[in-house]
Amino acid sequence: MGTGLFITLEGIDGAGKSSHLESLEAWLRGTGRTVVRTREPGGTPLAETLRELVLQKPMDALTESLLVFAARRDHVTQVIAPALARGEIVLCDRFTDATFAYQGGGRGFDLEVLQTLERWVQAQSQEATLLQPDLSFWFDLPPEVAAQRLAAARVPDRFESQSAEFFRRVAEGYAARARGDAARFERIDANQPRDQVWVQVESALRRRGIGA
Ligand SMILES: Nc1ncnc2c1ncn2[C@@H]1O[C@H](COP(=O)(O)OP(=O)(O)OP(=O)(O)O)[C@@H](O)[C@H]1O
Ligand SMILES: Cc1cn([C@H]2C[C@H](O)[C@@H](COP(=O)(O)O)O2)c(=O)[nH]c1=O
Repeated sequence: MGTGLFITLEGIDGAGKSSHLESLEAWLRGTGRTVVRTREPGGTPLAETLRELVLQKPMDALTESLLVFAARRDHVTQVIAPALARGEIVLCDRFTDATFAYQGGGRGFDLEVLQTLERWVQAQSQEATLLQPDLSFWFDLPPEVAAQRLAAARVPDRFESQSAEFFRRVAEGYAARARGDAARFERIDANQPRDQVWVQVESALRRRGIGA
């Protein structure tokens, strides 16, 4: 792998990730780096097709997990790894933390199976290491506030229409991932006005020497 930088945005539905993606992309481009902005599930034609299925069709938790990891495999091999090898910044709306939070936390699916799939999909050739983000922003917002924001915003998909209890489990899934890899995560208090949320994102970037 080259000297690229892999940045992900995570959080429950409605936490405000997408609202900050554009500013974040522009800020990173302003540092003179090439930025590949992408998302999961998705990011390639095949993965976008799988995304439609995952977001719209009823299925059990194992099927859901296999589909998001299948989409991820295509995304990693076609887009993420090549961009990082070219030394670019990959800015991705969700990655594997979302699988542990939604399928593991929300659906209650077996975390050991998810870890196995993670190893299969993110193993880097001839290396023992797994491809992981360098930096993950976790937009942390109480589920009831996220639900209010979403109710005013759009027609819900399969995940967005889940119960408050489901999103509490997803949020706990994110908290567990953040505890397990504290150096990678930046927790953002998303229960703030947009400009205050952005201030937290920008100061985390500067603190980590990105764009300094
Ligand atoms: N800080 C904020 N204060 C109030 N409303 C906000 C804030 N940030 C975003 N919103 C609004 O909340 C809604 C959800 O935001 P957004 O789509 O960015 O969330 P998201 O995390 O990307 O959700 P999803 O993962 O479901 O796509 C939008 O209507 C957006 O305008
Ligand atoms: C990567 C990933 C995503 N999900 C869920 C989380 C969201 O509800 C949707 C994606 O929608 P967004 O508006 O683009 O955030 O998919 C999931 O359940 N598992 C995953 O691995």
